[in-house]
Amino acid sequence: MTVSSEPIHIVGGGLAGSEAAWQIVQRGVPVVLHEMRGIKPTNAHHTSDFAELVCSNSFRSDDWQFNAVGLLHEEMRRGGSLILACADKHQVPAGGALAVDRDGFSAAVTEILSNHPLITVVREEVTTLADKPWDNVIVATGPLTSESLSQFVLDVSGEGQLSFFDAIAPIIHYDSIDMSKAWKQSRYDKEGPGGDAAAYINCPMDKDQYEAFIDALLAGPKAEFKDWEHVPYFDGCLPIEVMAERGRETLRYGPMKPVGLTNPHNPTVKAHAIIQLRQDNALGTLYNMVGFQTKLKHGAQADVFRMIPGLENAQFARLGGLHRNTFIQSPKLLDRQLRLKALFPDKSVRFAGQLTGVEGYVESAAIGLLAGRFAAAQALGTSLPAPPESTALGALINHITIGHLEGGSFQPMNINYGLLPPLDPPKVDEHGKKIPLKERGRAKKRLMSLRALNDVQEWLNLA
Ligand SMILES: Cc1cc2nc3c(=O)[nH]c(=O)nc-3n(C[C@H](O)[C@H](O)[C@H](O)COP(=O)(O)OP(=O)(O)OC[C@H]3O[C@@H](n4cnc5c(N)ncnc54)[C@H](O)[C@@H]3O)c2cc1C
Repeated sequence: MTVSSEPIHIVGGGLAGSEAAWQIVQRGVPVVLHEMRGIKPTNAHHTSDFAELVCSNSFRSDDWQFNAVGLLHEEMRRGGSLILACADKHQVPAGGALAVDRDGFSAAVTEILSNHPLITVVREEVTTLADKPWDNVIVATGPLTSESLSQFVLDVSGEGQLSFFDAIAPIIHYDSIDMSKAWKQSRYDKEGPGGDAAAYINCPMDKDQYEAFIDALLAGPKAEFKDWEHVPYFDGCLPIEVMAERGRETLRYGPMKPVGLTNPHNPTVKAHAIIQLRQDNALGTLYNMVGFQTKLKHGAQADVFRMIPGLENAQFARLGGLHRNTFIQSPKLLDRQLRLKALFPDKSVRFAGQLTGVEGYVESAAIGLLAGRFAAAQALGTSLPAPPESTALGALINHITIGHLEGGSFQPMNINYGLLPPLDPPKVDEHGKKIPLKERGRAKKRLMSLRALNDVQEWLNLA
């Protein structure tokens, strides 16, 4: 491979684009950063600063030992992340979370990138890559990618549509489901393509439980859409509350229908309603609630869904929601270097940020860090493998490239421990002291975090 002295072009100066630019120039490779704000606004940003936080000012938990996003923070800090460095510098008190003064944070990112001798900032809307002679590009235009560029991506990817609208159902950690109440079985014991006739987890409800659940669903606070998020509902992905509003029995004839299933814990009693959960990742550590897309506010979701027998102690890897989004079908379209397969090897067009199907500020910046390092390695004539799947960074790449189930629908997700290969919960601590049963789940997270930090260091030493 030849060493290129050409700059790497980055389209979009958000969380991902800013981090990618920083990682590239740290390796001595020049960058041209194209950002349309200043010329053309989006519906959510208010400034023309780089890395503007469009909503909350929180980067969520900063606890690397017991929280997956805290672990991702730590891995990124060790990788010299600009986003984390500016967040640390502009931190505001927020308990165990890393929250920032949003203006100070974005101003700091903007100042550093704008004044860097290897970075040229161009304020423009990039509408296509077809007429550009660039051979090393990162597209990091986010959930609000401008329409003309979306159209270009549609054209080159050959996909029928970019997913502009999320209707997402909650995802639950398998090991928090009470299998003494739930059971595995497919409806009518129908075998799937892999020959598995017990692909779903089923949670039964009696009549009283169902009625109480419907009451809670109807009474729960719902998120309101902003005007620009106005989207029509399609009957195939109606929020469950909207279905419940159409009639108290609607859910029993829809996603909660109790037919073709027998509860082995209570075989002679027919359930009044049944909630099904479907395996969500290849590791089998996460399950999604089938047909349970919802616009219940996040705080209310845990309370309402824990009314379901078997889910009383459910831990949610992702809560449900409905919002406008733009993301590509990364598992089909990208390789593990985050390159668009359709254009490679003529051009290296990488994608980064929320557009790849990760969710959240930190995750978007993390994919920017990876795309930046991959692109820089290419420009320098070297190669860099993806980080190991045991790290939070590697788990994110896995999620967007190979980690989902064949044929399943690919949906954006925050980082969580369910995306990392599991470990058995430890029975004793490092001093040989027995760990009480109820603390073993926490101890397992710490072990997974320690493993991740060890493995990420080995990977960081490569670049
Ligand atoms: C309304 C809303 C609220 C959100 N709230 C949160 C939250 O509270 N917490 C959280 O963790 N995540 C939140 N997210 C999700 C997500 O984490 C953020 O959107 C995050 O900013 C994504 O980072 P990004 O770099 O992929 O995209 P962005 O940060 O949006 O950056 C993309 C950049 O590309 C630019 N751009 C777009 N098209 C073009 C073009 N054609 N040419 C040149 N430039 C272009 C945009 O102006 C923008 O600066 C929210 C998303 C939305 C839409």
